[in-house]
Amino acid sequence: MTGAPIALTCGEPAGVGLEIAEKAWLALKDELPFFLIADPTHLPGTVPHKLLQSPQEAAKVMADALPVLPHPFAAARTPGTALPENADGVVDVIAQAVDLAMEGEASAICTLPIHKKALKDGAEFPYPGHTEYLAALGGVDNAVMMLASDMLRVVPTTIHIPLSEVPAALTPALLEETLRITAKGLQTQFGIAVPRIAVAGLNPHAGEGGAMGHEDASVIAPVLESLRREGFDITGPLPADTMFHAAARARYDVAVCAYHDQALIPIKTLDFDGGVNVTLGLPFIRTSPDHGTAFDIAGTGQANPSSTIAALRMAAQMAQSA
Ligand SMILES: NC(=O)C1=CN([C@@H]2O[C@H](COP(=O)(O)OP(=O)(O)OC[C@H]3O[C@@H](n4cnc5c(N)ncnc54)[C@H](O)[C@@H]3O)[C@@H](O)[C@H]2O)C=CC1
Ligand SMILES: NCC(=O)COP(=O)(O)O
Repeated sequence: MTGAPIALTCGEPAGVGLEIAEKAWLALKDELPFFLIADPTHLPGTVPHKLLQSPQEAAKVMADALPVLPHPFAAARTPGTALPENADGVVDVIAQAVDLAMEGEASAICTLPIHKKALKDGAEFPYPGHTEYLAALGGVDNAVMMLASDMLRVVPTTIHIPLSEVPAALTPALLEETLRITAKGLQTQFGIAVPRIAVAGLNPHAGEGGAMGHEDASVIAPVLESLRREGFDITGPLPADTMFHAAARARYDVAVCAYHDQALIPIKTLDFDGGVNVTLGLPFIRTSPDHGTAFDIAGTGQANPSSTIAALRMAAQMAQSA
């Protein structure tokens, strides 16, 4: 095991994240070094853990115990119920991981799920999710959310906004920037020299020539045309309902979609256990499992760690090729 370890943030302690961190350690202890940033008193204790003074100690601890960089929280862990007192701790742990990644003490960050509303209520967290917070911490205007698995990669152009706001938010500038960041991310972080990008339309049947909406022709198509002239390999706007079956998926490396559910429903349906959320356009590597806090099963030991294991492996792979 070589190189700096990956920083795994605890996320919402009332969710399944800490249970999954322990299971991920069991699966990966002989494969890749990572350390969990968390309040040690929150740990379920299904595996041994060892407290670190600094991330460099993670590699030598890894084989015998889950390495934990302690970050005290205000209150205890209450599985299934987020406590507002712990919201600041959740936010601070993410910032700490980013600092470590920016300083080279962590090779990447992998984030366990946060509960967005709990952070809004408890810490007045002004961001809709990690993606936007990490962009701010990384000093970039925009970061792109991509969910990736062996079966499919998807990017939602607009992310956590109400559906009613999507048409106005889907501007040519946002779409163009999303496509540029996506193409660059696939080139530099996934080794795809000329990524084949399929772009979904916004409306049914991609607007059907204006019979079912105008944005496909008036907003999306001109951006694609202009990027094609620059040499981008882009198809679309495509009817979203027919672009995710197996034969269609074989024709592209990534599907860029208009809104959250258009992108995330297909990948979570195809590969909920293997999907990884990766943020493109940041000055550090960030991955995450594709699922949320799963309060309904928190504390029961039922949480499946596969997506987090895949996210840690993807982060390690990206760090190795960086
Ligand atoms: N990266 C992040 O921080 C993410 C955070 N969230 C947040 O999580 C919270 C809950 O979101 P939901 O929509 O309920 O989605 P969810 O993914 O937490 O749960 C949806 C369903 O999947 C199940 N599930 C989720 N992860 C599982 C696992 N590892 N093993 C077995 N079953 C699992 C749950 O038990 C539940 O039935 C929200 O606040 C949401 O914003 C959601 C997605 C990603
Ligand atoms: N639905 C995906 C999701 O909520 C992940 O968001 P983020 O916290 O990674 O920005």
